[in-house]
Amino acid sequence: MAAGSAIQIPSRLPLLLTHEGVLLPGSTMRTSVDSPRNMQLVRSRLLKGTSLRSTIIGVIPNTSDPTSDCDDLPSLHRIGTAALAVQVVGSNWPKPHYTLLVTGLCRFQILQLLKEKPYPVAEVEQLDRLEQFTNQHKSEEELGELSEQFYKYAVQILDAVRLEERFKMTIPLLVRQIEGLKLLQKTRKPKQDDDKRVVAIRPSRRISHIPSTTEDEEEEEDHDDVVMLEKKIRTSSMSEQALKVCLKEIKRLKKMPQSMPEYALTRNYLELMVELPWNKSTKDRLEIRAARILLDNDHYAMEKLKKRVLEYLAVRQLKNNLKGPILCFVGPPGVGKTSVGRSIAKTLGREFHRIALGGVCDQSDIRGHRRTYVGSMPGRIINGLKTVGVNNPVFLLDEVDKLGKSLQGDPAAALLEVLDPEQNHSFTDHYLNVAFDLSQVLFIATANTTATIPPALLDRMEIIQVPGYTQEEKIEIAHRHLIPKQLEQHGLTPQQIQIPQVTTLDIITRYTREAGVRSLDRKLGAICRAVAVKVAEGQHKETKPDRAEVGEEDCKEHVTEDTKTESISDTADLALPPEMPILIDFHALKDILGPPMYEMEVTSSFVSA
Ligand SMILES: Nc1ncnc2c1ncn2[C@@H]1O[C@H](COP(=O)(O)OP(=O)(O)OP(=O)(O)O)[C@@H](O)[C@H]1O
Repeated sequence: MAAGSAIQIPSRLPLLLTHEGVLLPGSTMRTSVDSPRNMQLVRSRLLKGTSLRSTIIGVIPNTSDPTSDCDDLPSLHRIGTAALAVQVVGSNWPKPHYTLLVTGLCRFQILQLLKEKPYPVAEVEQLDRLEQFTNQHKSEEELGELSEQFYKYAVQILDAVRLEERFKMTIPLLVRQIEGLKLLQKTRKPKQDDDKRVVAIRPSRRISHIPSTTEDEEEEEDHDDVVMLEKKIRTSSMSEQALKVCLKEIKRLKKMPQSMPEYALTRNYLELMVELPWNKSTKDRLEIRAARILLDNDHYAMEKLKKRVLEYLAVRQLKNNLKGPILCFVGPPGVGKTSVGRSIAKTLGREFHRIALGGVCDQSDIRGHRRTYVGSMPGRIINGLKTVGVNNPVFLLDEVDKLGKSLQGDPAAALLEVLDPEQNHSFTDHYLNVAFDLSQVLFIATANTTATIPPALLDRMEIIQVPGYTQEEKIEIAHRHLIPKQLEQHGLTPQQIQIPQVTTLDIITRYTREAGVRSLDRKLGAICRAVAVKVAEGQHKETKPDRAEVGEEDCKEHVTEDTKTESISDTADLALPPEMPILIDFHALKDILGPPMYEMEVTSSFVSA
C-alpha cells in the first residue's frame, strides 16, 4: 500500500517509544517523554536550541521503554505512525521530562532496526497514502480517533492497514461508543433539569426519563399543599384586602421554584394569614353578678379596683361595642395586677394573653418586620392573636412603664395606634402589610409607676391605682388564697399543717417588707416544703414502727428500699401520723426561715427614737 505519487515519509525514522495511548494517523496526541532514549531523541532530533525543528519521527505504541540507558531495547511493535512534533514543553518537576504534542501522518512498518543507541532508528516502509497532512484521510481516521480511548482496539486499528479491515474493526466499536454516549446523556439529564428547575420545575420533570419517584412524590405533595393552602385562603373569612393580597401571593408561589428562599417566606406568610382569627371570636358571657362573685372569690380587698372593673364590665354589657378607655393598673409589684387581668378574662369567658413589654425597645416587636427583612416576623400583637386563635381576647400589656427606646424605633409610639380605639380597627402590622381589626380586643395594661410611661400613651389609658395592702389585708389574703394554693401545690392538706394567724403576722412583719404579697407567698412556699419533708418522714416511720428507735441516719438509708416494698393500702392507712397537724409557731418559723430579718432593725430604730 505504498503511496504512489503522494508525499513520501523518510525511509529512516528515529523512533519514539510510547507506552500509553496510540497515535493514529490524522489524530493528535500529547505524550510525556521521560525515558532516557526518548529524551535523547527529543534533544537531538526535535530541538534546535530552544526552538522546534520540524522533523518527522516514528511513534511506536505499546512499548514500555526501560528507564535506564544501559538496558536493552525492548521488542518493538511492528507497525507505528509517522508523526510531526507540533509542540515540545520541557519541565524539571517532578523530574526532568518533556511533554510532546504530535500529529499522526501515516502508518509505517519497521523493516530493519538500524541503531539502538542513544535512541532507536529504523528503516521503515510507508503503509498509508499521504497526500496532505490535513483532512484527506480524516473520515477514515476519525473512526479510529473516536474509539481511541479503547487502547487495545486502537492498536488493532493501527495494525489494520487495509481500509476494509479497518472499517470492520471500527464499526462495532462505534456502535458501542454511540450506545455509551446515549447512556451518558440519559444520566446527565437530571442535572440539566436541575438548572432548568429555576425557571420551571414541573414541565421539565415530566420530560425526564429518569425514574425519581421519591422526588416526584415530594413535589406532588408540595403541589397538593399549595392547592390546599389556596383552598384554605378562599374559604377563610379574611378581609377583602387580605384575600386579594393572599391570592396574588399564592399565584406567585405556584410559579416559584421551591429552592428559592422566597418560597418558604411566602408560604409562611400565607399560612399565618390563614391561621389568623379574622372573624373568629368567643361569645362574651357577661353577667355582672357572676362577675362580682368571681372577682371576690379570686381576690381579697382591692375594693376600688374591683369596683371600677365591674363598672367597666357593666357598661360593656349594656353597650356592646364599647370604645371604652384602656384600663391601666398601676401599683407596686405583687399586688395582684396581673392576676386581676386574668380574672377579668375568666369573668368574660374570653381568652387571655399576656404580652410582657419589659425591656422591649424595638418598634418591630409591636409592629413586626417588613417581609423584605431576613428573618422577618410579625409583631407581638399579631403573634398573640395567632396563639389565642380568636379576635376578641383579653391582652394584658404587662409593664408598659418599662418600654425602652432605641435606634430601632420607639415601641411606645407603635402602641399608640394599638391602644387607640379610633385607629385600631385598621392596625397594620408591617409583616402582614394588610389591616387587621383589633377593635374587639380588650387591652389592659399594668405598670409599677406612671412616671416612665410616655405622656401620649398615658393619655390613652385610664389609670387605676392599686395600692399596697395593710397587714390585716395581707393576713386575709394569705389565709384565703395563698395558703390553700401553696398546700395544693405541695400535696398537703389542712390536717397536716396548721399556720395560725399570729404566725402569718410574724412572717409579714419579721420576714417580709413589701407592699404586695409575692414575698409572703414565697415564704409560705418554703414552710410548706419543710412540712412536706416532715410529713413524708412521718409516714415512713409509721410504716416501719419497729424502727422508731433507730437513728435518723439509719432511717434515711432505708428510705428507697422501704418505698419499694410499701403497698398503696399501707400508705393510705397511715396518711396521718399521730403528731399531725404540724403547727407552725414562731419556733418552727425560725427553724424553717432562719432568724427574723427585720426584728433587729425595728428594735434599734425604736431604741434610737
Ligand atoms: N388581693 C389578692 N387576692 C388574692 N391573691 C392576690 C391578691 N393580690 C395578689 N395576689 C397574689 O399575689 C401573687 C402576685 O400577683 P401578681 O403577679 O398579679 O402581681 P403584680 O401586681 O402583677 O406584680 P408585678 O407588678 O410584679 O407584675 C399572685 O399569685 C396573686 O394571686
